[in-house]
Amino acid sequence: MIPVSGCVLTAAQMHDAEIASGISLQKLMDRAGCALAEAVWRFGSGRPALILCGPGNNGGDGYIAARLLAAWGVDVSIAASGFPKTELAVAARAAWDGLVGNLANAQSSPVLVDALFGTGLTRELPAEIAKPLHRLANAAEIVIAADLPSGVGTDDGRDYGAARADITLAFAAAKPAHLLQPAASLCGKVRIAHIGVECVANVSVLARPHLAQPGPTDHKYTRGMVIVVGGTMPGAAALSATAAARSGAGYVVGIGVTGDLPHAIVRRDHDELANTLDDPRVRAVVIGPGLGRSDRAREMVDLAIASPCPLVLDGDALAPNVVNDRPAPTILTPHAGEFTRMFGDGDGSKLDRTRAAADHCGATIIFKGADTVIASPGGRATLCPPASAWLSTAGTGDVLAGIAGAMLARGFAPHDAACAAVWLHSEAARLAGSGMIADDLLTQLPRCL
Ligand SMILES: NC(=O)C1=CN([C@@H]2O[C@H](COP(=O)(O)OP(=O)(O)OC[C@H]3O[C@@H](n4cnc5c(N)ncnc54)[C@H](OP(=O)(O)O)[C@@H]3O)[C@@H](O)[C@H]2O)[C@@H](O)CC1
Ligand SMILES: [K+]
Repeated sequence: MIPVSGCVLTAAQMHDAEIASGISLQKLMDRAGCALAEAVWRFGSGRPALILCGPGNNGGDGYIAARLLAAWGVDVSIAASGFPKTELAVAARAAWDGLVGNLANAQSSPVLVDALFGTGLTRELPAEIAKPLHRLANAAEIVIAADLPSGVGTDDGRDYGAARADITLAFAAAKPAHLLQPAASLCGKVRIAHIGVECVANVSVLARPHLAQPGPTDHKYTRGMVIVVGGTMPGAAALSATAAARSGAGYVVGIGVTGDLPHAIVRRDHDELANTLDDPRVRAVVIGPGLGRSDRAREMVDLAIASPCPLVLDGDALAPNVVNDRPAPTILTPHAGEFTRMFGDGDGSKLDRTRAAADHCGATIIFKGADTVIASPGGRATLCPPASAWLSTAGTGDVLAGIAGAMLARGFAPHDAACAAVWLHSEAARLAGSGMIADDLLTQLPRCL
């Protein structure tokens, strides 16, 4: 059992991977049931457990876990929503020699195991299931979900009436629902149980980046020169510039950035932007934080886009059709409002929308939020486990843009740069703790490198 990591598979991809594994479904269900029993043993600390079993293979996992837990001496009972409908679940229920109660009048227990529905859920939970599920979950001390909390959309993270779990044990691989809101919040802590199915996908969970330390031959330019362009709100660009410097850029130039800045950051005027962009040593440009929407601001955005420099576009620089297959590495960092302004409401999940937008504009997109999604043209995407909720404060987006600039400047490809930036940002927030403000991220960033 490991923290959420690795590939992210849709329900259909998971099904294909099960078949491709060449391992019998019976064996896979035995392994899933065993992993579930171990989780209940570990997190439930031997307290009495009630296992809710549904009609499909998710329910089958529940019956198998119940049999093992009973053999290990746990006081375990089962309540089912109906008879099993799959061959495997029928066999798993037949192997359970205890009683099977009715979900509607099940008695609560300190440990509740939710094995009603997993990847096979297709619609809203009916009231006759949702009502007892919520009643029993509210009365339990701990709720452990098998694969997914019953009542979330596996692929889009929609809430179809699920009860909140404290622990969700995902079998074989994470699914989008473990990382997309609102489902992610209903999962509690997500753990993966590897059951021997090899998973390959172009969507994965954000991982700690490999950030090499500077070597003996490095100097300020090899470590990366970043330009940050300021505007009407100088504090925002100051946060970006300082974040770029604190996340390892060798040389940071603030163009039109005024106010409190570390002495290490070089200041130049706005009218030096064009000349500076011609400097072949520039490895990344960050424009947008606190820029404003004046004509002059727009001209500067156009200059930056027309340059051959790797580019991070944030805040005021984000507009519909602002970039279109720009040849140099490009990262856009919209929050939900900016994303909708740029790409419309769109259909599908946040993952689908971000991937479509990345394909549309030919750039890497960090679609920020409580379930940040990073996507690049061609379908590669990364889903991010929830970061500190204290990040929802002014200026944190400016810091992220600056870190992304530093990651491009150190030579990462755009998708890797975006992932590294989001990871550093969330790690700095974790270290900054409760009540943090954007400036605190700057203090913590060096500890994350
Ligand atoms: N990953 C792996 O390698 C392995 C995965 N395994 C496990 O298999 C699980 C997937 O199993 P699954 O495909 O049988 O689907 P599952 O979620 O049990 O439910 C389907 C049933 O629910 C019904 N139904 C759907 N929605 C409903 C609703 N709202 N309200 C009421 N009913 C609803 C649906 O009925 P229908 O839509 O056909 O009317 C059907 O009868 C997976 O999550 C994991 O736990 C392991 O066992 C083996 C290795
Ligand atoms: K479940």
